[in-house]
Amino acid sequence: MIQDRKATARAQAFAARKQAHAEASAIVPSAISHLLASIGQPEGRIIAGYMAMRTELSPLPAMVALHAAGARLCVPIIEAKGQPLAFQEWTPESEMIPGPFGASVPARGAWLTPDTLIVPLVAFDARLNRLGYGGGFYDRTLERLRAAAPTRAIGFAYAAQELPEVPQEPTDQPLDALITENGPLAAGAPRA
Ligand SMILES: Nc1nc2c(c(=O)[nH]1)N(C=O)[C@@H](CNc1ccc(C(=O)N[C@@H](CCC(=O)O)C(=O)O)cc1)CN2
Ligand SMILES: Nc1ncnc2c1ncn2[C@@H]1O[C@H](COP(=O)(O)OP(=O)(O)OP(=O)(O)O)[C@@H](O)[C@H]1O
Repeated sequence: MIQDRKATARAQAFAARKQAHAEASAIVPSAISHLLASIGQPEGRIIAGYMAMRTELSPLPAMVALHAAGARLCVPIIEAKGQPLAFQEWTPESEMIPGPFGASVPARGAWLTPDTLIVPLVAFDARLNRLGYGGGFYDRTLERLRAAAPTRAIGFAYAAQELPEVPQEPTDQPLDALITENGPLAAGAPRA
């Protein structure tokens, strides 16, 4: 069934991400500059980043640059299983404490609604489908944000995390863009 196919896809992409992460020092600067180019003018925007966990590609240098350029930054907070994520304001000076799921979270900070999200993932495909850890958190979050206002979701990953096809179900929310160390994924490619 779909959950088994997702689990297989997840295991495959995890191994590839681990390998890429071990070789990351050459990859990260170009991934960060492509990410900043994709986000565009930061001033007045509310941008969700994330605190990298496990072997995720870290957007932290981009978050620091976006903050310096006038954006407000926030990071995801799990409020409960089966619920959308909340987002708490982050600055480079924020005191961080361990969160319940391995990523650190700000000790305090305003609750924000992002217009742009840098989205972590385990695997992606050429159709901008994403696979996360299986909580459905970003799917629920993007569904809610997109219902209320235009929201841009930018996946951020090592190129090695691409799979030929990520198994999809109706609740999966696609990305608007996917950035790797090689730049944006297939800009303008058909999504049918
Ligand atoms: N850096 C980062 N922060 C993030 C996310 C993320 O993907 N990356 N999230 C994006 O959602 C949320 C954290 N989500 C998570 C969801 C599940 C597991 C996890 O360890 N799951 C277990 C299986 C749990 C179960 O099904 O019982 C596992 O994978 O072993 C970790 C984080 C919020 N913060
Ligand atoms: N909007 C939603 N409403 C109800 N269930 C949902 C919704 N979005 C996702 N789900 C359910 O959540 C479960 C996990 O989803 P999925 O495996 O796609 O998570 P993921 O994308 O890997 O994780 P994440 O988004 O947390 O990184 C699935 O059973 C899915 O059907």
